Parts: sequence; C-alpha cells; structure tokens
Amino acid sequence: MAAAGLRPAAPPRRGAVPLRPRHGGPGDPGRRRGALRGVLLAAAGRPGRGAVGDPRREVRLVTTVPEIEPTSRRLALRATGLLAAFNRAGVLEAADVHVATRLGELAQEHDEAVLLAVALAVRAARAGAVCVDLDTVDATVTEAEPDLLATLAWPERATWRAGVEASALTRLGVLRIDGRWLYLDRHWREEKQVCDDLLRRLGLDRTDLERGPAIDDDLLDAGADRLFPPTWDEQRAAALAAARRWTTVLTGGPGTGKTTTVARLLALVAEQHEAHHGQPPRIALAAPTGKAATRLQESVAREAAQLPDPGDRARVTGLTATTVHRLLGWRPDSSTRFRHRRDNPLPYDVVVVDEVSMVSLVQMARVLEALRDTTRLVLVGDPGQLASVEAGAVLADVVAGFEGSPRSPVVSLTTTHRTRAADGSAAVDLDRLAVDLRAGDDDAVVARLTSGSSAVRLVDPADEPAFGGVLAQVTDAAYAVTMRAEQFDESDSAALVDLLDDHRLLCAHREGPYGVGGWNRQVQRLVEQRTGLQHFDEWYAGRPVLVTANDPGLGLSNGDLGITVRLPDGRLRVLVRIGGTTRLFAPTRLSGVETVYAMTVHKSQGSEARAVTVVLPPEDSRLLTRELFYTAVTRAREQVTVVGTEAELRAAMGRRVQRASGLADRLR
Ligand SMILES: Nc1ncnc2c1ncn2[C@@H]1O[C@H](COP(=O)(O)OP(=O)(O)OP(=O)(O)O)[C@@H](O)[C@H]1O
Repeated sequence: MAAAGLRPAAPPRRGAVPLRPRHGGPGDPGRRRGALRGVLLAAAGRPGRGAVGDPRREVRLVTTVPEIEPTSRRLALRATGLLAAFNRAGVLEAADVHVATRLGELAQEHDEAVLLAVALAVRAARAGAVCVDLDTVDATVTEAEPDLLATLAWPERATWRAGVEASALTRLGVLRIDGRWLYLDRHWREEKQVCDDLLRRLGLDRTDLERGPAIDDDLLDAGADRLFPPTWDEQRAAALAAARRWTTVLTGGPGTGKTTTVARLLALVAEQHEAHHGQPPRIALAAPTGKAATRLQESVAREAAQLPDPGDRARVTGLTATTVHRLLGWRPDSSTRFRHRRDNPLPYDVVVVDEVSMVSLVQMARVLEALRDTTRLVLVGDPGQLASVEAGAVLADVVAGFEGSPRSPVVSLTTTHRTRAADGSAAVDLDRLAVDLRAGDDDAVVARLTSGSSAVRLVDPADEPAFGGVLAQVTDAAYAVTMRAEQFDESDSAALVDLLDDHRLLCAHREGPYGVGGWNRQVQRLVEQRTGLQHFDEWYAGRPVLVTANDPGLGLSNGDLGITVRLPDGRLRVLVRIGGTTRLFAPTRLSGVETVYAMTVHKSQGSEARAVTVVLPPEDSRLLTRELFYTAVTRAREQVTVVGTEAELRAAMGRRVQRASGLADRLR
C-alpha cells in the first residue's frame, strides 16, 4: 500500500490561526514584535488537546506526499508564489503557509524566499525538529513524489540565507540564525537556555571551585560497599560518580539496572545529606506521564524493600513519584509556564526525572530553570527510544553532545541484569532482542524473531493460521477485561486495572488499516461477537480508555489508562489508577479520552505490559523507524509478537528518526 494512502486527512491546526494585531498597525515595531510572538507561539505548537501525543505531525513531515487535491483543507487557497507551489506539492501544509504569510504581513516582509524559510521552520517544528538547516532542508523531502519535487524552484542557497539574515523578521528577533540553523525565536531561546543551564550546572561540579556537593569520602565508600555487592561494579561506579555531582544523566536499555542504581544512589546521597545537614534530604521523583510516574514509584519501592541495611531502607522507603507537570506546579492560565521557576525554585535537595527520552525541549527548559544550584538532578532514560512528541530530542542530544568529553554528566549502564535466564524463562529472548535492536544488528533481530521462541516472534499477516492466533490473543485479552467490567465489584478494582496491563496492542499510525482506529474497530467487533452485546453508545462497560489531556482538577494525567465498568446499580463509571490507588469517574466528567483497544507506540512510552503485539506499518511508512520499533518491543515484560513481514522489519531497522536540533553542537 502506498504511504500516501496512510496519510490521514490533516485537520487545520487550531494553534496556527493567524492572530490580528490588537494594538496599533504593523508599523509599530514593539507592538509588531508582540503580535509576531503570538503567531509564533501558536505555530510552535503549544500542547493542546489535539496536538498532544499526535504522531500524525511526524507523518506529515516525512511521508510521501502527492499533490494536494484542490478541495483539500491542507491547501492554502490564498497562497501565492513560492509558498503556493510548495503547498501544492505537499511540502508545506496550509498552517505553515498561513503562519508565514501572517508573519510577513506583520513585519512587512514580502520576500518570497524569506517567507518560504519561515514556513519551512514552522513545518520543522510541527514534526519535532527544533530548527531547520536551509542548506539541506530539500533533502528532508526528496523521497516525496520525485517528479513533483523536481519542479520546485528552491532558492539559491547563499542568496536565500543572506536574504533571511537581512530580513525584517530576523531584525525583529522573530527568526534566529545560529550557525547553520534557522530557528523560530521560542525554540532558539529554549535550546540556548537548556544548553546554558546544563553547562552552568556542570561548572558547579568542578571540585577545584569547591562548589560540588559536600561529600565525606569514607562514608561514601562505606555506603557503596554496603549497597553494591562486589559484582555490581558498573552500577557502583555509576552511583559513585553521580553522588559527587549536582547533575547526572543515567542511561541504559531495559533491565540494565537503572532503577536499582537510582534507589541505591538515593540511599547514598541521603546518608551524605544527613551527615552534612543533620536531616534527610527532600527527594522528588518525577516522570513525563502519570503512567511512567506510577511505574517509577513502584520500582523504587520494590528496590527499597530489597535493601539489606535497615537504615538505607528507611532512607528510600515511602517516596512518591509525580508527573513533571505536577512537580513544576500547574498554572491554570498556561500549559507551558509553571509555578516553580527561577524566582520560585523547587524546594528539593534531589530531583530524579525518569523516562527522559520523552521530555521535550520546552519541558527540559522548565525543569532546569526551576532548580536551585544546590539541588541534585538525576535524569534517567534510554536514548534508543522515541523522542518526545513535542519538539526536541534532548536526551539523545545530551548523550551525543557530551560523547568523549571528560566533563560529561552521562553515565551509561550497558549490562542487562534481568534474571530470566536463571529461571529458564523464554523471556530472556526479549532482553536479547532489545540488545540486538540497540546494536542495529538486523540479521540478529530477524533470526531471533524467527527462532521459534515463545517470547519473541514474527507473524506474517499473510500466514492466516498464525495471524488468526494473534487475533485470538488480542480478543481474549479484551474479552477478559470486558467480562470483569460488566460484573464489576469494587473489591476487584486493583486487579482489573492490572489486567489492562496484561496485553497491549501497538500500532505506528493513528488512522488507516494499520492504525489504531482500524484495530480499535476490529477488536471491538470481535469482542461484541463473543459477548453477544453490540454497543451503539460511546460509553459501554468494557470500553478501555486512554486519557489524552492533563486534567489537574480531576487529578488525571495525559497517558492514564481507564476501564469503563458497570456498577451493581447499572450506572457506568470509568475506573482509573492514579498513583497507588484507583478512582471512579462519571464518563461525562472525562473530556479528553479515546478508546484504547489499540494504542500508538508514541503513547505507550513510559508504560509496560506483560505481552505486547506490535503491528508494523508498511515498508514505505516514514513512521517505521528503529526507534519506534525499539520503543514498542521494550514495552513488553514477557512476550512480544511482531505482526509484519521480514522486509518491514528490515525497513524499520534501517531508518532512524532525524530531528534537527543544535543542542548537541552547542554542548560540544
Ligand atoms: N547488578 C545486578 N545483578 C543482578 N540483578 C540485578 C542487578 N541490577 C539490577 N538487577 C535486577 O535486574 C532487574 C532490572 O533492574 P532495573 O529494574 O533496575 O532495570 P531498569 O534499567 O530500571 O529497567 P527498566 O528500564 O525496564 O525499568 C531487577 O529485577 C533488578 O533487581
């Protein structure tokens, strides 16, 4: 199937509606700058209900794009010149054109090539890039309809760049040129802030300035001896390095002992803090989604319970985790500004942020600016996973930027420690698959998935019996949940939400035959056939839902999972796990939810399931990347089934996510 067929009809972006200047005309530079910023903030994609977690933006950037139909909403009807040509060819969306046109009007900038550069910068931001390189931007679309692209008149590079540099938009600070990159102002400021704050924090670690954390070396060595058995040398070294720093980035694949190390590092740091300050440190644990925060809290609690020394156990027991948004302090008037900032920093001595691959540039900027110099920061994540939905790939950039540097805050764990081999579990193949994937070893990945292992397998959708087995597994899981939801008993709440994590069906796309929408309908139909109950209403017992927007009022976070249950009196309620407890909500109170028999890989980040089924999109889908496949596979605890062909598997392995960003270069 052609990738073009997978492209969903793109809705007009609410955030990109051009603003009208409220005061004065375009001739007033100060007012003009304010109005321009307004357009840009909207263009840079503030998280809104429709935008959060929406991977379609990536599809739009990279998927093969046929010429836009004259009636399509993606066509900017009033566009002229270069903008119109690039819009018709599908390189630019109507939103890109509108923003560029409006900014041009406000700044009285009429140079078509400059406006094209603006539109390309907006397009890049839409797809998760922080900036755009005008010299190579054409390469990001060369795989789209070659005939059509060949007709596009790209401006001559040197003149184009000079024109942008001299433009009114650059003079007004709306566009920023930095090295080879062109930025929208907001992203430029965020990237620079993240870089400056990180480097400043690393400067504080220099012991010759005596500004690093106070450490009693003898106490630290004794603590490390107590907390790390002799064979745990990799984790011991990581914890010792982290204990001496204000800032640490702890990386590693699944099961490499990151959480174990964090729990023991916290015990070490707490002991040091007590020795120097006479009281325990204030520790905050956070993750980008509610689900990831719950997992972090549970993992740390499990590790704490295993610490041999009662003093260490007491230091790490009872820690709770929250979302990054909640940690920073919601503000009802803004989704990108928080209560805790540079002038009102977080009141913690230690802040641990897990699943940092999902943290966007703007979120990282907010976290760093909310930290006191004397707050330890431990960022934990797997740089092999998909980057954030919003612009930026901060973890990957930090790892790349400090590669080989003696001042690097990055500590990597490389050994997989899950003890599955010892108990004879086939799930050890899952860990090995993740290792092969990280190493980019296509042949090993194919061999492992076709080895006959019960833990990892490839099912060709053309193999009817095998594919039928997959459908049966998917339906069984949904059916089991539905039956418990129909006969709901409140004492069953925890077990029922646990059951939601027994199996997860993951797709790359939201729409299309390979997407979440199609699979949702298919699974719902199969379950209805089995139960004999057909549902015409939106809400019915057994409907699994995913919360897609943060709702501080209800205490719900984007990414929370729920299941619709029938109470004994017949009313429907949605059961959601929040932190360590479960709560029931009337369906009418939930505004941002979607049905989730199937989930996009993007939205599954930060969560886990016992068994995972991954439906690969066709080879020519630009969403099919190694990062996507790796993220999907590493969601499984025991078993993964990949539905696809060997060719699709190899296509996934061969394609890497590319996100333009200047952060790695700045950090070097
Ligand atoms: N050095 C070690 N030797 C043996 N087992 C270990 C070691 N370190 C950790 N483990 C065990 O390996 C398992 C995985 O560790 P942990 O959960 O810390 O990894 P992780 O990197 O946080 O995994 P994930 O990314 O999946 O959350 C746990 O059961 C832990 O107790």
